[in-house]
Amino acid sequence: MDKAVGVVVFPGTNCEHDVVEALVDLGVPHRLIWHRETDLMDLECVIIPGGFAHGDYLRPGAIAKFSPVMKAVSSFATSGRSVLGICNGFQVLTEAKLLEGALQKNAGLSFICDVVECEVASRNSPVTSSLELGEKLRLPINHFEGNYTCAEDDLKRLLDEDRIILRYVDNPNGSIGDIAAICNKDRNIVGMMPHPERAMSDLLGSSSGRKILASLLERSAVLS
Ligand SMILES: NC(=O)CC[C@H](N)C(=O)O
Repeated sequence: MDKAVGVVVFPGTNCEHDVVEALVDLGVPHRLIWHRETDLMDLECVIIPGGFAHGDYLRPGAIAKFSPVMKAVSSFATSGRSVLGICNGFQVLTEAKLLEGALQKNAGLSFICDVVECEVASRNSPVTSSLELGEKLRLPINHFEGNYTCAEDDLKRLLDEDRIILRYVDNPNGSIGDIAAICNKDRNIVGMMPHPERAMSDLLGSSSGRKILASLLERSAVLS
């Protein structure tokens, strides 16, 4: 299959079909990747969707980081191709140390299921390169552990290197610096708590997520 996007599935992942629906909507070929797979090199882009990988046991992503696919995700990213972790995918990427920081329990200790406003804090990422700086986005969130935190020097580095990609306008979960999405130093690994795949159409509340995914897929040359 040509230029496909991989969607990683761990036991307990539950948003893979939302991502697949979004990719189908965008007309992009995809392949589901079981967490035991170790070769992703036929793909152009990898998405780690939301859910509860390995039941979130110990803490979200703590077991998923040992799944065989994660070594492959790391090599895939080293090859320069893009990786997007959405919600639980972001949690997995921080646990795997592919992104710094951690997602801790929401301030207020409740599960939040809502649509929130975010703004583009940097255009220098695969998911925001076709958006405007400061552009407001309406995106669904759906998490208990979405409160991003990191060491002070990591936060300084994120700021200095322009690696904060999205910020919450009205911080719903206590995330440091209102952070909703970050990228790595090479700018090809992105973690975001909001769910772009659930914001694909104005008719269903918002099409902000469509812009994010379209930007990612254009960058990965699977969408022109
Ligand atoms: N939507 C998701 O990916 C959810 C969940 C996540 N594991 C949490 O509750 O923090």
